[in-house]
Amino acid sequence: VKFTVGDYLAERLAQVGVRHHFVVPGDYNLVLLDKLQAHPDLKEIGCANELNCSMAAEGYARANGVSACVVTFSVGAISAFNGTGSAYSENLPLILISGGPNTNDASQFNVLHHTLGGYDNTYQLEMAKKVTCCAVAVPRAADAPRLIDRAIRAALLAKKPCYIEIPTNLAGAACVRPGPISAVTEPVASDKSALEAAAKCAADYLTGKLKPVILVGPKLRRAGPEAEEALIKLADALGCAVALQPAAKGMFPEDHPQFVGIFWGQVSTDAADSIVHWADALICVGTVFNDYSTVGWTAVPDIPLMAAEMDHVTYPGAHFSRVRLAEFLNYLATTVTYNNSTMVEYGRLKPDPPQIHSAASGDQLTRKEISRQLQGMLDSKTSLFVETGDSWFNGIQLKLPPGAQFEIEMQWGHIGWSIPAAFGYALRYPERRTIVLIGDGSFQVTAQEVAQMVRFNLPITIILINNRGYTIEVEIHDGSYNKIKNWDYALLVQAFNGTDGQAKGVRVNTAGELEEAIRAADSHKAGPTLIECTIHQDDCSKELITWGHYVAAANARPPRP
Ligand SMILES: C/C(NCc1cnc(C)nc1N)=C(/S)[C@H](O)COP(=O)(O)OP(=O)(O)O
Ligand SMILES: [Mg+2]
Repeated sequence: VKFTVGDYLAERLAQVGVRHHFVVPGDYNLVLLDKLQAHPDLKEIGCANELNCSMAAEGYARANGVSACVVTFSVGAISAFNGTGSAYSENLPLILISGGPNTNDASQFNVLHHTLGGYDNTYQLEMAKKVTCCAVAVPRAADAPRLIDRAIRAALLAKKPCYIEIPTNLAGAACVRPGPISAVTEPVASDKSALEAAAKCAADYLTGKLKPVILVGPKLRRAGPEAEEALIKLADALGCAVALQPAAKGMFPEDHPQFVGIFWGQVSTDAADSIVHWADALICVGTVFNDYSTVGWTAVPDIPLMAAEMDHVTYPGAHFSRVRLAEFLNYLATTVTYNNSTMVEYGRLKPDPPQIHSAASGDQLTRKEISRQLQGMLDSKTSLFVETGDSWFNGIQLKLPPGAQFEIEMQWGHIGWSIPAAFGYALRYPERRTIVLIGDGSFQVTAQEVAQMVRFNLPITIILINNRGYTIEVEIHDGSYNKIKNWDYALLVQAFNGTDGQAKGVRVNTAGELEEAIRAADSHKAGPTLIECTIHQDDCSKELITWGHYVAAANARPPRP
């Protein structure tokens, strides 16, 4: 049997660890889909549309480390660019693959369907270059091995998406078999002298400092599980307080004695805000200081920082390239001097845990009561997805038990991300209990993918907070545009069952009804459960109101003269 370009791509995807590839078919990619489907290690996962397909691949990459999304030219890929943008901003190697025009058409000036209707169909590759770390279009079968290997390697090393365009008449064209996969996957080790110099610089940075704190950001996890383990080693060696940025929640154990809370300016948790502002040395690990994580630039640390990134380390007045994060943190753990002064201070500052009262069974449901009951659902097997909206603030306030996972998309912040992303994630981790906390507005963007949860019998629990509109936007800047048409969400998911599905949908208005619905969801394993929680439209977290005020102020800064 002829070995083809499509077979080459399938083999490479399987060799780098892809086991499910997310697809929407189109006549530019059908032969390619046949080749991928034929690979024994790849399972084809159809999605309802290319936005959801790319977001499902984004969520899969969070669990699997790498993912593949296969779409048709132009009408498919341009929607998939959105989930690809999410993967870019969230540092995930999503491999975006698009079918493309027949290689004879360009020179014959043929106008093709699905395109903009001109003769130049290179626009998609040009667009892809902007949302990936490497974008290639295969011109001839002979070029396929070089270009496919280059794009996949670039994505794996940079933890960014890549783009591979396969013309519709090349997917089935004869191609050589791939060489050793190590040529694609071999990581780049730290430069030894840069590593030692960076560690020496750390010692200088910490010398004379009385109150060091470690601040963890979302890029820690993207540097691999070995980086998360190395961070714990460094924390244990230093003995100092460890605070997390909101998008890093779950990347350091919250039951660790040195965990002091989520540092998020005025909406921080525990004693994180006061400890970070009390510090005289800040070891930033994979941090992202954007307008949302700094509460509209009101929570930017005001001391010189040491910043350890995925492949470089910076200090006031120094920069060291090619220093890999895990190796750096492990090395530092062997050289730092123990200094737990910030933990002594934390002992003084630690606030009493908030008194959370359970509502009476018949009480109208409130955001607080939902959070209290959601807290009770979390355990070592839980993976909680929190969607853009007040769900961010409700999720951040929860305590993660050991082993519980937390997923958030705070850099890209695309409402609706959590439904397809949780679907992709749960395919990779069927043994975990995936829960989604999402608002009504977000749910309306990508609701179709609940049907895939039904199709693959995934017992995902969706807690939908129906507060009748775009409340986060109301708090930032209100207007008629923040109102939306209400749906019967509980009924909708039952419509996804068709004749053979096992989705359950229920609307709850009181604390007692929510308890009942959660109990039922706990034992419903044959498919997803959506629990629509109706709360008052002004029932939002005080943190959202504070945060929204400062973000609105940041948006409103007048143009520089
Ligand atoms: C419209 C928008 N953001 C703007 C926006 C618009 N379009 C996309 C794709 N992503 C976005 N974040 C946001 S956060 C809504 O308040 C979400 O509403 P909902 O899901 O209902 O949550 P809350 O009620 O808690 O706010
Ligand atoms: Mg809402």
